[in-house]
Amino acid sequence: MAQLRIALAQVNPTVGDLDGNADLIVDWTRIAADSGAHLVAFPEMALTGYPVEDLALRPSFVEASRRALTAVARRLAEAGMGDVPVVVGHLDRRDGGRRPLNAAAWLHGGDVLIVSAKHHLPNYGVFDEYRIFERADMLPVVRLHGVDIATVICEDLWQDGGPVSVTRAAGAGLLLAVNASPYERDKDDTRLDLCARRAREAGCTLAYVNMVGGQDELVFDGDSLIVGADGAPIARAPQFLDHLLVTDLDLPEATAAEEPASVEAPGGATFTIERRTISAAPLPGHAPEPPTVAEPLDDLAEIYAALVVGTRDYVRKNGFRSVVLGLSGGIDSALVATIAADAVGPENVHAVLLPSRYSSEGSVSDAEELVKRQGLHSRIVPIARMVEAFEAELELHGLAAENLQARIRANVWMGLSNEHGHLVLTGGNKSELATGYSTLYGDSAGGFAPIKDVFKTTVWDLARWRNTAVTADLPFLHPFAEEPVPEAIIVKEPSAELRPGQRDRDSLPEYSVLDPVLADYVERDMGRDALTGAGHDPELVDRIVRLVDLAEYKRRQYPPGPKITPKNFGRDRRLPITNRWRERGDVAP
Ligand SMILES: Nc1ncnc2c1ncn2[C@@H]1O[C@H](COP(=O)(O)OP(=O)(O)OC[C@H]2O[C@@H]([n+]3cccc(C(=O)O)c3)[C@H](O)[C@@H]2O)[C@@H](O)[C@H]1O
Ligand SMILES: Nc1ncnc2c1ncn2[C@@H]1O[C@H](COP(=O)(O)OP(=O)(O)OP(=O)(O)O)[C@@H](O)[C@H]1O
Ligand SMILES: NC(=O)CC[C@H](N)C(=O)O
Repeated sequence: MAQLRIALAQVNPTVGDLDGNADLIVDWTRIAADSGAHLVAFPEMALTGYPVEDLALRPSFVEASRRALTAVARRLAEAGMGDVPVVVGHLDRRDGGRRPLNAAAWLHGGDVLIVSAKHHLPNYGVFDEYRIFERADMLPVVRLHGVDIATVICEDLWQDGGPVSVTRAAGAGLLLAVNASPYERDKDDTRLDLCARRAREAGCTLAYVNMVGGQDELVFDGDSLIVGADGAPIARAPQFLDHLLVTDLDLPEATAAEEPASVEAPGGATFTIERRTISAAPLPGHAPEPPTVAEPLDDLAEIYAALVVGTRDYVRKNGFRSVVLGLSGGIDSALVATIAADAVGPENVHAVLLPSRYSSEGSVSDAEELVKRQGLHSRIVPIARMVEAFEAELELHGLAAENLQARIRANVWMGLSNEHGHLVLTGGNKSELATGYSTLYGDSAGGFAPIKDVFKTTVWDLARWRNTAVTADLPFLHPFAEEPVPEAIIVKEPSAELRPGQRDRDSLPEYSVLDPVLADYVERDMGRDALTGAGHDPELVDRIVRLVDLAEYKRRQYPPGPKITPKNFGRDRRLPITNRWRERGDVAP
């Protein structure tokens, strides 16, 4: 057995920032080298950021990634770290290849030692990798201090018949997987089970390094981990934090010489096994340190963390320092304000209170109480006179007049955004987006929508959770002196306050009834028969399905926001806007 100290660098790259990401790789390799690591691994496409989407189709970007890779290898050596092998994901191409490769390279001694690429290209949900990448059929096996280490890339763990299935035959003593696996509810448990199963299949220890941070609608939660050959957890990194997971592993020394050269996987693909040996100085004997095993966050904590990290990184990576939002005294904007305060600091959150002639008294006083508790900037801009001035020139009635108020509010926060450079946060939740319960170019306007993938019932749960969260355990939360969301906001009846006495439940079913139907229809794609078969009231199903179907055009125009469910309104769910299909009962299969 050989004892290797492995460092998994759970880092937060930015898509397209090759220089910044290269610095990240050099900086974290320095920390890993200082901690005595024999091998450092970075996530899938850490050098380019992930996902690069159609940037991959631009030859100039592919070439820049290739140049950046060789430059990083050289920089590491020049900085005295050439003897520490580094595994890093990047964008590459094969000579004469039709499309680029989602690749991973071993860097050592100032050079690129070997480049492999992903075999299984995910093409479902938020992923589109068939569109941009070419698949590869090679498993790299690198001998380091006598241990054969195989590397695979993300989806290759999730599908059968890929390089993982030939890892045992290749005689690997460690399987290293580099990943960019976006967060969704409960995925941490799925990944742990998957890694355990694949470690048993490969017959060796498996080290899994994941990305952290937000990229448009995706949030990467880290949660890097190591499991033994029996699938038992050995080490685990905290979720949603930049982290270097350094672990001492006892690994079997290789016995096989150079065989086999290729292996047929179940399912028919043949993988060539490409081997390299790193001649490294004898292992420095350091006393093994106990592994770090972080506790996964509970459900509400991880959802909230995903919303904060997604919002923080969207704001920061797009060059904003501050945000503006309409604060109505309702629960949605209260939760968005709180997420924003956690994400960018209360001193960078600008709340605008925009009472109209129909606003309740609590609308302003509850919003003011939240502003005080959280230390936000705020101003009151009454809209009644603006509405009157508009109506003096253009007479509007009923719904048109109601929506005018929402649109005038949107003009105010877009004006403040233009004037002061704040990003506008939009407050709609998933129940509203599903049913179209928002005004186009009104409350649905803005730049980023932190809770667009959160059902209304979960909005309340999150507000309650945040009020009792122990911020000392969660470093991404702001330490408010008081509960940040006033109880009066949590318990009040939801209302758009666009006409006297308006309540959400005059237009929509109670959220406790609505949300389970929406989850089944939107997230599980159940048709009408399946929905009624699952026990939902047929009349209610018809009403809700109709609302959802008719609101597709609104969702297409909605700002992006962090995905936290298996199916978000965004890249996960792509439906035609122009669409005459309506769910009806008794349709033969
Ligand atoms: N297929 C299509 N493709 C493109 N555009 C399409 C379209 N169908 C309609 N449209 C356009 O959309 C317009 C209708 O949409 P829109 O103007 O939004 O108006 P609409 O959906 O009719 O009304 C907004 C609803 O949301 C409620 N709301 C508003 C604001 C806040 C809240 C809250 O929860 O607090 C609730 C409000 O009470 C009302 O029930 C049409 O006049 C037309 O211009
Ligand atoms: N009086 C107001 N002042 C400032 N912003 C407002 C006002 N009324 C509505 N808005 C904006 O429009 C958005 C939509 O209103 P909506 O009523 O759906 O949300 P909410 O008031 O936050 O929550 P709830 O739906 O629980 O009442 C709000 O989140 C807020 O950004
Ligand atoms: N980058 C990838 O290949 C991600 C796909 C994988 N199924 C995941 O979500 O973890």
